[in-house]
Amino acid sequence: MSDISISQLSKTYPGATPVHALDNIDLHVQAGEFVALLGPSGCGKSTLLNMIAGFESASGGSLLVGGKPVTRPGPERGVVFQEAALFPWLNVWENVIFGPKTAGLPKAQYEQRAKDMLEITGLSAFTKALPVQLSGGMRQRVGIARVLTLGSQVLLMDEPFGALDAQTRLTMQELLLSVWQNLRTTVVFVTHDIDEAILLADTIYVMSARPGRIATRIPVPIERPRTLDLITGDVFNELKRDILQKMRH
Ligand SMILES: Nc1ncnc2c1ncn2[C@@H]1O[C@H](COP(=O)(O)OP(=O)(O)OP(=O)(O)O)[C@@H](O)[C@H]1O
Repeated sequence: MSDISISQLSKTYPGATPVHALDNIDLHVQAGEFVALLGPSGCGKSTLLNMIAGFESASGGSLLVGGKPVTRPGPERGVVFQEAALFPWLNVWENVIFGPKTAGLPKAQYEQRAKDMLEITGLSAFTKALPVQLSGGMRQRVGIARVLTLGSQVLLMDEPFGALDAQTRLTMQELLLSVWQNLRTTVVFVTHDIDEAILLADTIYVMSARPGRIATRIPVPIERPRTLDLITGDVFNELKRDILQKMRH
């Protein structure tokens, strides 16, 4: 398990009109912690996630994962986007083992792990299905199973349930809670949705825009294991009111 240590990180996208997307970000995510990045559109949530993933480089500051500077993408940092980018011509099993197989890892090891991850994501009966035969929620499950099979130390999720209908979204949140409860991977989860952030995270970082900054850090004082029932509870509502107020300022 890896921690993430970010100090004075900034990002300006170059161009005719440069965009100062992130300014002086300080953030420490402990190994095994579940962190949500919450904020309005354009505040730099995806930029920050993409920098941790190694897709974008920093304009200043430092970014360490497991004590090492991030210079490029790597299998120890698995990314799940809003749409799982599955290979349409490969079935679920082939999609899930594609990464470790291509990397030349020992077959016995990744096949067992793939089986386990398909089991905990509820996909064991669908290993032969092609992506086109699956619902959006199931395709996202494949995306999650694939990253977990890689054995990533850090899971980076950019609005992974943003394109799903409300009911499927709740099911997926429950699934992620139970998967995380088992594996305790370090997670950075980007969302617009306050309910989702409270339900899932240990700590919420609210970001503000232009340039993107961490406006406030909010620990979530709700015990685990968590279930969807807590969405209607008093502690939840109080915290939600508090976050809404902070976001308005
Ligand atoms: N490749 C890029 N080139 C130039 N500007 C960019 C690029 N990517 C993002 N931006 C700009 O950087 C700022 C932050 O964008 P980013 O996508 O990180 O925000 P976000 O909080 O994830 O937004 P959303 O919630 O809408 O996805 C925005 O002003 C955006 O237009």
